[in-house]
Amino acid sequence: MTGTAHPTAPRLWQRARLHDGRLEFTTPDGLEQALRDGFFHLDRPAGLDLTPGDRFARSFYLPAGDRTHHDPYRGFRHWTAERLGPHQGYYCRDADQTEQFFLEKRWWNTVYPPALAHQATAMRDLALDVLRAVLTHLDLPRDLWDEATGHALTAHGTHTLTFNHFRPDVPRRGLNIHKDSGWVTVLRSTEPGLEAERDGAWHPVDPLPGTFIVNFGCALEILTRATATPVAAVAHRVVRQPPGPGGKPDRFSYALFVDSTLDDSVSPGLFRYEPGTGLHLETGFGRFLDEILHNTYRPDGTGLY
Ligand SMILES: O=C(O)CCC(=O)C(=O)O
Ligand SMILES: [Fe+2]
Repeated sequence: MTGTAHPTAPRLWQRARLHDGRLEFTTPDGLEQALRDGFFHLDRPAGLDLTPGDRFARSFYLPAGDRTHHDPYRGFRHWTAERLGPHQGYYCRDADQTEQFFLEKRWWNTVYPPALAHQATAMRDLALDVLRAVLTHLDLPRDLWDEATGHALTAHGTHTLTFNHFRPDVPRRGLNIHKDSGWVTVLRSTEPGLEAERDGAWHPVDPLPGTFIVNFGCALEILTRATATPVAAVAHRVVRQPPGPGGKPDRFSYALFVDSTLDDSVSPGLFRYEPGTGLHLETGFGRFLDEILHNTYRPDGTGLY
């Protein structure tokens, strides 16, 4: 060996499929590795049609057509937080390349085209199946699941489908370093650019055809930190997207986020579980979410906690 620095080989991440409500990984220690990495690739279920989401991701920011050329997937900039409530609707970020569209499930049938509302529901059902399958493997009694997860598995949960359009003509970060706030995220992307932090270094997480990327978020990390089965929330970012050669479409992604309820009368917030003494409240969830979102999109700082 000469000691010359070799470019490190790309890391291989874990891959699983859901079968009868269980996660089946392609390697024997896949689950343990995925809990340490904070994410894994998940085979897309047959029959889950991504056409509406992919179309919305490429269109929501474009001006609406006129009466004769109406396209129901365009013209969404006027759906703003003033109309829809906190953290909802169209956002154009100043310090990042992203313009985004956030929508919680109570609005899906009103705002999204019907085929997209259908896809959002299918992605939410998949995300809840993944969360249930992960909880099965944790050091956490089943009778505490609902309380421990801020009722995320029920209709009280905050279930949001968010779109990212990366504007290549904006010379900024792609998407700042952050951890997703909640339990699990089911992410659709088709282009490289995502990077995950592991062992103090940034590693590419390139999309694998036929799969979603599932991220574990802060709520799961906080809950399990003191247990025999700690789960990492992955710190991740998207690198700046250069203007492509003529005709190359812009990078897009979209993600279904499963978060705790925001209703204080249903749950006071995020808990840590300690075997022996049970659940201990760590923080209210509304304030935690406000801070992580605020810090993610600031010009300086990061969306970590
Ligand atoms: O665009 C990506 O690949 C990641 C997006 C992301 O991290 C997010 O929306 O939270
Ligand atoms: Fe994220």
